[in-house]
Amino acid sequence: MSATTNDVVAGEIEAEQRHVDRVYAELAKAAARTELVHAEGMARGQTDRRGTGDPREEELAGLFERDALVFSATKRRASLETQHEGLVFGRLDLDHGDGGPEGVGDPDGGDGGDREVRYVGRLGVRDDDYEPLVVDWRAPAAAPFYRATPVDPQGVVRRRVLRCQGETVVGIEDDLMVAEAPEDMVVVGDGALMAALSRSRGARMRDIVATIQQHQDEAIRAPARGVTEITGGPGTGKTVVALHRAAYLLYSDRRRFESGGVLVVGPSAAYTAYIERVLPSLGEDSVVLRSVGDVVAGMTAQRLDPPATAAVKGSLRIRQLLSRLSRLAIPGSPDLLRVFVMGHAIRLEKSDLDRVRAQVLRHHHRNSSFDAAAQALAEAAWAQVQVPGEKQEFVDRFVDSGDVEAFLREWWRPVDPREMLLWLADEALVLRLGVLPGAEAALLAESYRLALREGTWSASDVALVDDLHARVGTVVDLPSEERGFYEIEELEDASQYGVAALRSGRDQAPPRASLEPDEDGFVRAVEATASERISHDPRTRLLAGRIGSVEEYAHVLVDEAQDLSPMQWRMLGRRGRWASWTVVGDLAQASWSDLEEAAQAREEAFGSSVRRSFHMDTNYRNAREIFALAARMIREHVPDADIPEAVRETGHEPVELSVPRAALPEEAREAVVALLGQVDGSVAVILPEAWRHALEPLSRLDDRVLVIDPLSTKGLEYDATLVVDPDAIVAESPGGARVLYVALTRAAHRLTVLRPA
Ligand SMILES: Nc1ncnc2c1ncn2[C@@H]1O[C@H](COP(=O)(O)OP(=O)(O)OP(=O)(O)O)[C@@H](O)[C@H]1O
Repeated sequence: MSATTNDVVAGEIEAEQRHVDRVYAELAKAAARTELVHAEGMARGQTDRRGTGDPREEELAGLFERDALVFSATKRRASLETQHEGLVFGRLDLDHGDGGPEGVGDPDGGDGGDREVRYVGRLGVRDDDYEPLVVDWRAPAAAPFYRATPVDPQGVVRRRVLRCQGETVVGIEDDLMVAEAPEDMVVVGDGALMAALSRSRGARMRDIVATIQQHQDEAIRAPARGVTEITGGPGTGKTVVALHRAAYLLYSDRRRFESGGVLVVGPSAAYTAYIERVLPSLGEDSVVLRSVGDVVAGMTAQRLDPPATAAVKGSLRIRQLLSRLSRLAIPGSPDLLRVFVMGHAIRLEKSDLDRVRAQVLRHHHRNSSFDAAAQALAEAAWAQVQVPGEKQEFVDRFVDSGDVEAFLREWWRPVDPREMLLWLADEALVLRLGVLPGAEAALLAESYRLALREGTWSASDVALVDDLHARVGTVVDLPSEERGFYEIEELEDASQYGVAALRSGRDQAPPRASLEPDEDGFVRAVEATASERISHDPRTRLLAGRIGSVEEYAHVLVDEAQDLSPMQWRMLGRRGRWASWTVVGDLAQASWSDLEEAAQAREEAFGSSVRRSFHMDTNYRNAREIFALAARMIREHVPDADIPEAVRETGHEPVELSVPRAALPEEAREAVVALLGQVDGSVAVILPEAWRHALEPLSRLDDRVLVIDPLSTKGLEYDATLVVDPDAIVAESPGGARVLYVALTRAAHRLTVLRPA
């Protein structure tokens, strides 16, 4: 092996820089060409259908256009993302000859028939002669970069990772795939993986495109069809692998997945914020990221229910309650109809009306059955008349009667599923539905009284609204010419409707895009005035916007899948009826209590499609010393937990302290100050609810400090963590020790555990 003096390394970097410069120059040309076809560029993206990493002739124009578009997008983001790893990040020195690696090593590409230098990057780029300057990391031609090992080198002699800042190569790390490097080949560094793992964690997850490991690559490139399950313990790269898989699927079948849509669902808004840069940094902007409380368009959950309430709302038992709820008469609607039609006095009592309602709802969605309800009412009225030969005329006159229409507009008005859910604030009504025993009915009713006080939904409510929506249908406006003075009455009771409903007397429903929540979580109706947008009335906030029809996707990726309740699985199932799935989870980190019921609901969502699974067993996040502590704890409580092997040692054991309860806040402050001195990046204080008030001020110590509850840390990571009062975390959490396990496995470099004595 050649000596790697500074000069030698500098020489290698210089040579790599020359190639990187060529790539950027080529891209600048392509970007200029692309200006002309900007609008249609992405649609033309067709790459590599032959499995060689090369595009077909007729696809080349599309390739350039797409790549240049992606490039400009990537560049834009690069200015935001200071840790952006660069467009060209890898190089393979290959020898295709039978005679072994001799002769390979010409850094400019080699000229022997058996030798090849291949660069790997975020995009595929070719020169004017269509010669590849860089291969897209997702192309089959790039696979050896991830798959080659010393045992199975796949023709690779040396794999090199280039570390770039912007357009400048600042470092190289090599892995040798043969026992000995050829004479003239330089091998530099200790390997890119360890260098990447030792770095400080930022506020956002980074892509790992330069250091994807072989077993991860297998999951990333698995066929799209069916259900791909990725399991493994904490920090094994499940999330990051799944995200790269989404990028791979878009590359391998762009037409299908871009037009059909890819949905990524994670546990919380903090999680989606944490991962939101990964796909854009890989050049993919078209994936929809949603937290599980945000899956239903038009509704945003802002809190979690207490565990006992979440258990009631998440279990499939609630479906029977929702079914009965969806068939109730609208509270406060008229329960007597008295009209004169063709001289006949008609009187329909509550029991008649209930019968008609039940009959209509047997065959129709409530919100699309106004006409059916009118007809059924007419039939019920006719039963009181029965004059031979008059039926058709009677029914027509009845339906056209202004009094009947006035009645129907109240008795059969469209009902927003969210409004229906709020009916459950009435405990007596919950009990009348006859599904839940007293204590659970009380919990449920209290939760909706809280919603009405605060104007916020919980994450479990979203799945219930989705279920009700499937039962009652979308609220549709009647044509405006049919509107009379009745909606003026409705307007008087403004709090019954969201912004869009309030406006519906004047406009058709606003276009869907205009119903997306804005950055404040409010839904903006077309031309909405400031006073309409920002409501101080909790009920109006709860009902703002409108629940539209279900959006379906071609691929659904679910992270932290072990935490989904059965009702949440049903909600996702509606969005993925024809989809392929990637499902990521670790049962040892579950916070949902009835795992069996959840497993059944999840099977139903997947249907009978083909399954394949990948297991990750290396922990890339936690220093070995930190993970040893977490693993000891979880083994005690969950003996069959899936325990990975942590690969990185720091020499720093976690600090475990027992302190008098009264001294805990001061000790916590000292611990945070110490951690701030030990790491460059984030420090999280993970605590149970009981300590929140006392320790909240710690977040003011430094911008890098965050005070957070254990459940909200799901899927996230920090440079250092202070875990406060682990016993209380176990006691308060639905998943008990499993949630403590999550908390103990969030730190990459340093961990302190503080127990009140
Ligand atoms: N091949 C890799 N190269 C560099 N970093 C990696 C690699 N694989 C994983 N990592 C890093 O390891 C950390 C953990 O990854 P990730 O969050 O995807 O794990 P996880 O299995 O989803 O964890 P958890 O179940 O605890 O949420 C991340 O910082 C990720 O970037």
